[in-house]
Amino acid sequence: MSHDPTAAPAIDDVRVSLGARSYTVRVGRGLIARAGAEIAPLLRRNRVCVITEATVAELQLDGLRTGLAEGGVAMEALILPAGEATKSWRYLEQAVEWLIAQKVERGDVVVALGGGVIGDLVGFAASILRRGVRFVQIPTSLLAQVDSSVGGKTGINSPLGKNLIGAFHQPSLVLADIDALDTLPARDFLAGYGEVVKYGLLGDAAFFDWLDANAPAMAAGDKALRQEAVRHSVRMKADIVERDETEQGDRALLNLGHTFGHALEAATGYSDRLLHGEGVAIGCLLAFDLSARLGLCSQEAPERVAEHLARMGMKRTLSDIEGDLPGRDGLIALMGQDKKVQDGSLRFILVRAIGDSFVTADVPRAALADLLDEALAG
Ligand SMILES: O=C(O)C(=O)C[C@@H](O)[C@H](O)[C@H](O)COP(=O)(O)O
Repeated sequence: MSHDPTAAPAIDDVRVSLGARSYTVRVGRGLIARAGAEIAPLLRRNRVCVITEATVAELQLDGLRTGLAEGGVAMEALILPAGEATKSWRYLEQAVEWLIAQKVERGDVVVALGGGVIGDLVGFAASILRRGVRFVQIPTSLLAQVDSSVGGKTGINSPLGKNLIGAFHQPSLVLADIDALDTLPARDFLAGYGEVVKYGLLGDAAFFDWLDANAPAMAAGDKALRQEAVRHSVRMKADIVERDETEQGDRALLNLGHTFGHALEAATGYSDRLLHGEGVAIGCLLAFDLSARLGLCSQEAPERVAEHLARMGMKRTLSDIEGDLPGRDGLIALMGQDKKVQDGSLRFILVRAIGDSFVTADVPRAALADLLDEALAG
């Protein structure tokens, strides 16, 4: 078969099958440039309201406007500040009031253009506006493409904990444009990679091996590898979400590393000291260390994870976080706000091996305390 070098690269479609709430995640290059053609079939009238943040607006908003216009779709845009602090009551109110002022109707579609902060905030705004309007996710960060844009968890943070206010509200379409990753600073790419490697760690040892071999080239910019990593991650997430949309059971596995990670994000004030994906990577390694400490997995497993994170140049220990952290009891208190807490007991995602995770409440406090004491001592 002859190969046409000018042909557009293929788009991978991952279907998330949830009955009436099913949708497609399109993964590939050039999706923002043809957003109008992609979104138009969802519209009753040829207009969308886009919410984004300042950094992404500078890089992607003109391209989206042109891409929408080429498909005959007009847009209005609201630009919020960049950063995790935007996932708050204040900006939720601003977003919802702006959508109301724009006279967004129940039949309209709202577009979230940005990373996880924007996707979570806008999805939540869409879920409560007129008791629910449809929304499209256009994730521009690696983290949002592989994780937060898929599965319908939307929400904002409380000063007492991460994502404590929110709703399950599935998007109607996700456009994961691999070209958008070109503009990501290296730190943000690696933070997003924390969520990619999580999939291998929680349920797919072969994917972890593939990442071990290919992730350095992927981080260096190989687009085919990036597309394959995003496609595979989204497929894994879709499989879990299809089994357990509202986290009554298996979906909690996607929370590997998050019990620790969310506590660390709260401890660092949701600031630039620690990005979400960095907290997840550190949290995954702590979960592996705890599992080894409890005799659930071999000591080689956390060692292999630590080596991989180190080779990728990622933060992996508490000493990689700048500034002071609360002590062990402070961190355990922050973990007490985790949404997996049941009957007052913390529940953790632990592992039997790389690619074999499970949910348990059976973690003696002394083991947790020893782990954190050691981790805090560096
Ligand atoms: O989609 C899920 O389910 C996840 O747990 C994925 C996580 O990576 C993501 O960060 C999620 O937003 C965390 O959810 P939370 O319920 O622990 O706030």
